Amino acid sequence: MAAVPTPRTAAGRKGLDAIMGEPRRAVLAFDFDGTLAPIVPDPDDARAHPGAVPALSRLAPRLCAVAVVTGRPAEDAVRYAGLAGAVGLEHLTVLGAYGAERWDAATGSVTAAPPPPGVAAVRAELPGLLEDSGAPPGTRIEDKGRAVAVHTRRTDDPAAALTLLSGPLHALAERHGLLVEPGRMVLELRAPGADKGAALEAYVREVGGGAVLYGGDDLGDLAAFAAVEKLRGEGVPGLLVCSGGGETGESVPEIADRADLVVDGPSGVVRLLESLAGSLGDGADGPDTP
Ligand SMILES: O=P(O)(O)OC[C@H]1O[C@H](O[C@H]2O[C@H](CO)[C@@H](O)[C@H](O)[C@H]2O)[C@H](O)[C@@H](O)[C@@H]1O
Repeated sequence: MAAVPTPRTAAGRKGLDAIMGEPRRAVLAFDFDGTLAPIVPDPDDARAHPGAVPALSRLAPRLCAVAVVTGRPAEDAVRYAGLAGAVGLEHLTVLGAYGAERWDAATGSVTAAPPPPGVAAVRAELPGLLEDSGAPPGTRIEDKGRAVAVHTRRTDDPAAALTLLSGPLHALAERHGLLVEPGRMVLELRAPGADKGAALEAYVREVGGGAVLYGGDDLGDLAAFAAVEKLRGEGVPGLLVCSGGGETGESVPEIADRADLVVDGPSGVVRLLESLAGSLGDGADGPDTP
């Protein structure tokens, strides 16, 4: 059994000690794309790493709660990760669309905030705007229902395409009361009022978590990192995990620099989960059994 890696910060070591010491008080939450799922060229092709759900299934019965916190629509994350009906994950929650949507395994249903105004207008104007802006071949629109994203990963120069489109997309978002959420080779136009930090903080409080681990890879996860830091300030130990590099070789420095522990992409996240599951034990003879 692989040893659980040691966080590089004192706060992270305290967070990990709290999780290992009292797992039934611990909340583990993870981003989806780039963290539980490898980054792939087409967003529709994203799937959880084959080891991710089995590892979460082993861990979850030992914990207070497990959640996925994602910019994806909640239903997409459930489908792409294969979460519905997963053994051991009967109480898992997916906080989707940056917290505007929620899926609970216990009910199998989604609750969602009202659809944001402005998205329909952006959806209608976007193809013309991309053409007028000289968007290169390979630029892709992802319709997320309550948001619209523009991906450049499949263009010849994804970073240059993002730079080219950034100004026009910001102007379009502003005209319709939306914000631009930047990510890995993507700019998403979505409604303000939700973020992963508020979603995670509310969830930890709701389930009465006494320690928290959050794993993420992208700028949208910074708000969740800030929520863990806020909870730490209130005496709830926390561990911040960056899913870095990995299969794409990409790392988001803002996340890597702020994390207590950097692992090697979704494969590294799975190895971390497996080491935690191995250390906590799978059965009634585990370390936290009275
Ligand atoms: O919050 P997340 O679960 O990490 O979702 C963030 C965005 O992820 C997706 O885009 C990213 O993954 C794609 C598939 O691997 C990749 O092609 C793209 O370059 C990445 O930016 C998703 O398409 C977005 O809608 C999510 O908001």
